[in-house]
Amino acid sequence: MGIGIRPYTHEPFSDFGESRTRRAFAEALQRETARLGRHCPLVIGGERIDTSGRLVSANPARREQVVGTAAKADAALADRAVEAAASAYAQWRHAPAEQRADLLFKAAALTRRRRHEFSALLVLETGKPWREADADTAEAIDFMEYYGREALRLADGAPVLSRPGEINRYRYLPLGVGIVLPPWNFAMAIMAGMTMAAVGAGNTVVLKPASNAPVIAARFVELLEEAGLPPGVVNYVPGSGAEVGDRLVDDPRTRFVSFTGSREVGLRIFERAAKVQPGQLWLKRVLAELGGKDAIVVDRSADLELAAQAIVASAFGYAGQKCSACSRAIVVADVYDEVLARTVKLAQQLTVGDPAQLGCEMGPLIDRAAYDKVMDYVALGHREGRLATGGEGDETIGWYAQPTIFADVQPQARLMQEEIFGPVLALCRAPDFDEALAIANDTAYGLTGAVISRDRDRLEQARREFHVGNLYLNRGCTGAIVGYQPFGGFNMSGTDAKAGGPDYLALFMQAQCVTEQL
Ligand SMILES: NC(=O)c1ccc[n+]([C@@H]2O[C@H](COP(=O)([O-])OP(=O)(O)OC[C@H]3O[C@@H](n4cnc5c(N)ncnc54)[C@H](O)[C@@H]3O)[C@@H](O)[C@H]2O)c1
Ligand SMILES: N[C@@H](CCC=O)C(=O)O
Repeated sequence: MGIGIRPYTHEPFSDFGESRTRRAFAEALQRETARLGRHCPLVIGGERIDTSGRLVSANPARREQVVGTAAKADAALADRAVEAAASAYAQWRHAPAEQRADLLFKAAALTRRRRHEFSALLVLETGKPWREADADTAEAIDFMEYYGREALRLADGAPVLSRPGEINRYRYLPLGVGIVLPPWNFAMAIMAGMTMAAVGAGNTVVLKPASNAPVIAARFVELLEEAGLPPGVVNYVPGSGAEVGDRLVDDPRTRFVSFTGSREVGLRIFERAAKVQPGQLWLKRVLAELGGKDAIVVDRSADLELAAQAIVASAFGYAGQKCSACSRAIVVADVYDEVLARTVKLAQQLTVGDPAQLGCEMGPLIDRAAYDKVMDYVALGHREGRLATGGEGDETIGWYAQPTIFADVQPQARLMQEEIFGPVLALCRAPDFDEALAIANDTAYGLTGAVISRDRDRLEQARREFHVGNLYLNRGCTGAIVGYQPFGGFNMSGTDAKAGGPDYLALFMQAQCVTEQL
């Protein structure tokens, strides 16, 4: 570790119990509201470029309110962005680890200083309640602090053996030009984390932000410039997935693609990137972190109130719009009715409304497509289960859906198999704990899962048999913290890159072994 760099610890969350913090956040919201409607041009090679096409980013809580617009790139501008990234790579690849790490630390410090500004923008652009928005910004800071330290740790390579008469050295080199494709649901944390991991490892990137959250990404690129980012190292190119996304992924100059998003788009990218294009010199590396169908399993020995709290927080936090969200609760028969009753009671106590209000515990869905999808699953739920609470939507002002629970859903029902990405929870009765674990494992995904039990044998069995990338015992299944719970899933949940963990940065590097004969 470099001199003067203190060990990593995660960023504390803001305490909204303090009146000063509440006031500061409310003022930040007012300032961001006054800035609504701003336009974000592309940033290619440090140059601002406007286009005639527009992405309109609307507040999901007030569908008529335009948060901002972003210029929309076309194929020619996508090509130009890759060119700019390739040109910047000629220098950035040689930037010493200290320089790269310093950029990340500086960007983290600037984000910390402007923390409520970014969180307020997240409230407006992505409909996050205060606490969730604050955690999103804190996680972005964490990613930069953590990856900066990782860049320094990997700077000296790794030890290898040398026999008499030879010296072996093993070091990590960057990959080249990468395409960064983040989702909208952690529009600050995941966008910044994916971008800065790639950059911290010595690569240059084209960042195509999610079309629902281009404004926060533009603000972050401005902050990077303030932190000293050289032109062309991060190129900001909003645009359509089908046109610009495919073009960037297919470009033979692309060395890697870092994608976080849906299984459908991830598989498309995985397949396209596997095709070697004319003139391409390498096999592209793809990091694809995809969806989940995450379950909380409740054992008969469980603290039932803890179980209900964990289920409700994990199912309805950010309206279920987390890859880690609990969308299945699998409860052993002995305690099923009690867990259902407690879970319904807690869900009915949630305050649903405009996330700009401090008291809001659950805000809207991100857009019309998400709203329609959730309402379709609610209709399906009536056929596949018994409605226990919720089930109504209201799209008059924003894209609101009630916290919804369907009871008595069968393991093979679509409600138990497909990612909904909304506040819809399926409860399933299992005859015993063995069967509950088998049901939990029986989907195409394997991202997060939790077990609530007081029985040590059951917890140990879950460690052995619950096949998920992030397993939680006696707590909910959301809320991984950078550096503490490296995050990523198995099976169709993706390539298990483990963001925020000790193996992540090396995925943006290639290892070289140099042997000198003496
Ligand atoms: N595993 C994880 O760590 C993780 C984290 C957050 C979200 N997710 C998943 O993300 C999904 C929600 O996010 P989303 O709706 O933004 O996902 P999405 O797949 O629709 O989009 C993800 C990104 O890919 C871009 N894109 C779309 N089509 C493309 C194409 N053809 N080529 C290249 N890029 C393209 C989008 O613009 C966006 O930036 C959920 O499935 C959720 O589970 C996973
Ligand atoms: N890392 C987040 C989920 C990210 C996906 O949406 C969590 O642990 O809840």
